[in-house]
Amino acid sequence: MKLDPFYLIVDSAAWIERLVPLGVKLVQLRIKNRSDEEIRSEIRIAKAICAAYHCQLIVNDYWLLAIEEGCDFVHLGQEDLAAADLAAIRTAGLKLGVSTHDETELQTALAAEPDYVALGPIYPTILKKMKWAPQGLARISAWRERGGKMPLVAIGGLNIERLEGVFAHGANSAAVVTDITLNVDPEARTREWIGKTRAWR
Ligand SMILES: Cc1ncc(COP(=O)(O)OP(=O)(O)O)c(N)n1
Ligand SMILES: Cc1nc(C(=O)O)sc1CCOP(=O)(O)O
Ligand SMILES: [Mg+2]
Repeated sequence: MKLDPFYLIVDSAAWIERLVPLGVKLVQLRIKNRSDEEIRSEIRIAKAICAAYHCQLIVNDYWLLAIEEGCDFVHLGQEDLAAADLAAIRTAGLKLGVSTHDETELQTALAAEPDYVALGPIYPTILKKMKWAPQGLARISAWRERGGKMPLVAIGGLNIERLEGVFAHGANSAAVVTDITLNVDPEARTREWIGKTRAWR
């Protein structure tokens, strides 16, 4: 499976409606602290927009809602994975991405036979408090060796200026939140990301 090198992560269907039509081909809906019914509604809207623009939608955390809403890709962290019904996810035909932050988590992730592994935070992130120090670029190369051909997503503190480094060290895709959503011009920054990642598409 080939992942688009530009992996946008946003917290609402409204962001998806705003940015996906610009040419984004891989987007994660990552919503926290909302009711299941609100999240279901957001998934439904996001799915329709992504279908219209041929963009791969990945639902974060809410694997059961993703199954119920007919989505085809979920992202789970380690705690999410431990609580999830992996067999149900697979039986429903969904693809799976898994977060990793250390060697033990990588082993757990690989044992689940995911469709990609994410490594983070590569650089410091302001989005969420994390208990792991920044991994640095060399760690991407280590994960590439350990994971073989497994698609590898780099995440955490990424911006346009850091892309060369993450791809040169073996990442297949670069995930981003705040470099776009907190930018003064998110649309322009999205276009920059699409252009800058073209070489790895
Ligand atoms: C592509 C990607 N990588 C890592 C994460 C983080 O997942 P998780 O550790 O479950 O933390 P939350 O995002 O759920 O707070 C991700 N969402 N996407
Ligand atoms: C959601 C998330 N997960 C991470 C991990 O390391 O697992 S880092 C991260 C935040 C990414 O946001 P930004 O691009 O703004 O740094
Ligand atoms: Mg999670």
